[in-house]
Amino acid sequence: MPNNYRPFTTTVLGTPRIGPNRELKRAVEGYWAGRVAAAELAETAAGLRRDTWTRLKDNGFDSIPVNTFSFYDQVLDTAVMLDALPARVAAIADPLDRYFAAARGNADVTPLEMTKWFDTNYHYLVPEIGPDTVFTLRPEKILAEVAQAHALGIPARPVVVGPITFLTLAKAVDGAAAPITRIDDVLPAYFELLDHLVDAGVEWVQFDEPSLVTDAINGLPELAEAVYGRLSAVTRRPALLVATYFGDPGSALGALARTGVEGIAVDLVEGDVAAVAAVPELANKLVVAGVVDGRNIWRTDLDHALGTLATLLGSAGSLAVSTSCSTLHVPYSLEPETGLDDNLRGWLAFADEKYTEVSVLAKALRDGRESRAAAFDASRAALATRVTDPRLHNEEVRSRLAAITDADVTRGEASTRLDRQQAKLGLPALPTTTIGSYPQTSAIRIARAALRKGEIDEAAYVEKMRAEIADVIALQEKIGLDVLVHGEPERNDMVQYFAEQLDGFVATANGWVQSYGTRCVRPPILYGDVVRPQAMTVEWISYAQSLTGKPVKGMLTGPVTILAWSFVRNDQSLADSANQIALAIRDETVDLERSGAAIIQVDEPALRELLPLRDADKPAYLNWAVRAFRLSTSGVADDTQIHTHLCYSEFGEVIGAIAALDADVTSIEAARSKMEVLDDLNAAGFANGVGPGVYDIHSPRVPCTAEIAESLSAAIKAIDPKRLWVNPDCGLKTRGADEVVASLTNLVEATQQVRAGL
Ligand SMILES: Nc1nc2c(c(=O)[nH]1)N[C@@H](CNc1ccc(C(=O)N[C@@H](CCC(=O)N[C@@H](CCC(=O)N[C@@H](CCC(=O)O)C(=O)O)C(=O)O)C(=O)O)cc1)CN2
Ligand code: MET
Ligand SMILES: [Zn+2]
Repeated sequence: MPNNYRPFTTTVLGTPRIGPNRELKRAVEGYWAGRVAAAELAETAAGLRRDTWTRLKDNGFDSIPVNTFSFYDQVLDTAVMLDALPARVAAIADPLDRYFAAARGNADVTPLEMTKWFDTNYHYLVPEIGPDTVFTLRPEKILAEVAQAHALGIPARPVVVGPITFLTLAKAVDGAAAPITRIDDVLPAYFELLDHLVDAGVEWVQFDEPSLVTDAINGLPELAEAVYGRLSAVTRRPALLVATYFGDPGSALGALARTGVEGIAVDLVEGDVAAVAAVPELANKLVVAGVVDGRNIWRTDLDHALGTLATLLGSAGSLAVSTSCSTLHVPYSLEPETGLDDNLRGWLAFADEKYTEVSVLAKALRDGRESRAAAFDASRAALATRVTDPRLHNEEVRSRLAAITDADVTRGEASTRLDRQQAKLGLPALPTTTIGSYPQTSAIRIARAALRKGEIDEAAYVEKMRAEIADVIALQEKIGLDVLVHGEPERNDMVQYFAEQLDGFVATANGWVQSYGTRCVRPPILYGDVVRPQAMTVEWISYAQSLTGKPVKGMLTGPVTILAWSFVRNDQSLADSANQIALAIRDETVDLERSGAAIIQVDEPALRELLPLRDADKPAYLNWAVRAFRLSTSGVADDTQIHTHLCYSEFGEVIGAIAALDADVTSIEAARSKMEVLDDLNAAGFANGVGPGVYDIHSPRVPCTAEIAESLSAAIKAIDPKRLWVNPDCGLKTRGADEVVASLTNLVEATQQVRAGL
């Protein structure tokens, strides 16, 4: 039992860390390039932490998360804390260089795998647990951040990924048993950490356990009770806060409450307050009530949130106001967003605005709503305009959707389609292609920034992008690829680009959110009904096609991915929003077809990402997601070839849905999983074209011809070569030009070798 702790009232579970103007991105990338020294990087990091903590303190927060800063990823940080990095990086002497090698690889070392953090667009690095992995506490980072915070007078609450979540997210390597079987081996390191934190003067520590809102493994509630029973039995320790978020912990909540932990954080945006109020064991706990949405950008309905808090007053021992999860997933501040109209601006809250909301709610809980009447009035007035704003209700779109029938989501018989398409396209066996983007060079980005600042005009910009397209077409012809792409130079991002052209979306000026490492995205905001005022891609694709006799793929992003990578309105179902986007994409495919495109790719890399965390909710999601994709792709004739592309995930659970998309050709990430996905596709009865990625594009490594030929030979064993395509794992936008030329040259050469043996 901790001998001395006080409950707190006002907090947040975590914060963004990339910097309000992406300072950390620039510093880390500068360090990698040798432009920034380690000491300068450390100074930038310390400054960002100090600014974040100070802001929270100024908002009256009486418990402030620390150790939520990271140079790359908090799961990787936890692996470092447990000394559980793979042996292949162990020889790298400098700790920072070792860390970055584990994160992104180098010429000699492949990095850890990267995958999605629950149902978000944030990616974490997957810890590898082998039979010989030994866990040893390395508390240096966490203690250093605590010391920095204490020196600044910050009431620091260190945050770590808890043992259950760490192990359920890790993967077994080299024949090891499932990582979760190592729980008894990992706990001593956590025990030792608790002891260090007492020495450091820490009052509360937060263990993040979002795995408790999933069905990742059987028996999670029982495991939680056993593990936190043991952790809370440690005699010398700070008070323990276990944070569940991204959903409802279900019976894990009661299980945690039966242990000796002092606090439990619950997500009351995703979860159900009545279920929390019904747990009697919470009567002696601090309940950290996540009533302000940590991962979406809508302004909080303060009346509703205060009502939720009031529901808990009778059942919780004490109550703190918080966000539902870390604000890592939202931009820093609305302040730079000067281009928004007043209505829209009034509906939004980014991280800074959320801190104000948390603080207002905590004070209203203490002193009564009247004590903060102005804030409540402002919230009410702003949200009232959402009900009446005509942009949220477009009758034309709504009646069009209401009239959709099964015929609108169904194409002709697949094998007939493929025959007609082949008659039109006349492709060789094992057609070679790429996924869409070519390197987004800094020249391209600088041109776009110059257009934005008015330094060049639209015509000059279009000229530059056309020159890029011409280069990319010429390059592909030279390398000898069969199906070409235009390279996507004109796109800042595969989702934002479309959102900027669709009514119902608004893009932000500076709303950067970390996607992985130093890579950021600016998720657009889907606030209204979606309308496509005009064709979005046809001119670029037609131009590219005019330069070559080979087919150029039309290139679109699918409705599920546009939805997944946007901040989405919360006043209607996701399915309704997906279908509205699907209609816009459908109209675009029809326009592309009319302009002469024979192949159109509709990317759905986020299909897996929105999969609900609870098994019971999965079938309904997959049903509407597949239907939205099919709505977007069923408007074209049978001899137009529809491709789709999927990446960044474990496909096992969605393999049936991938087959149900009924794309003519599916390119799918496969290199890192050694083509295993092909057997799964066969088992799901998938009989259309498939392009398993033959090399990993997330690493600067150039694959040699023999290696690609080997991947292809493996693929041919699983798939009839008549259906097989050859392509990389994903788009090439993050790669350098030289790597791309070398890799694709080898890809074409390997294909020629394998074709000769058919
Ligand atoms: N939304 C989304 N989510 C996704 C993916 C994706 O492609 N999009 N892919 C996966 C994640 N992979 C990703 C891969 C790359 C980047 C990426 O490269 N991001 C870029 C920003 C891309 C962008 O928006 N670029 C803009 C703005 C570029 C910019 O920073 N411009 C400078 C000025 C130009 C310069 O000096 O370079 C500025 O505004 O200050 C553009 O090209 O116009 C970055 O972090 O650097 C992000 C995610 C899964 N989730
Ligand atoms: C994250 S999937 C990327 C697909 C897109 N067409 C590209 O090549 O960049
Ligand atoms: Zn991809």
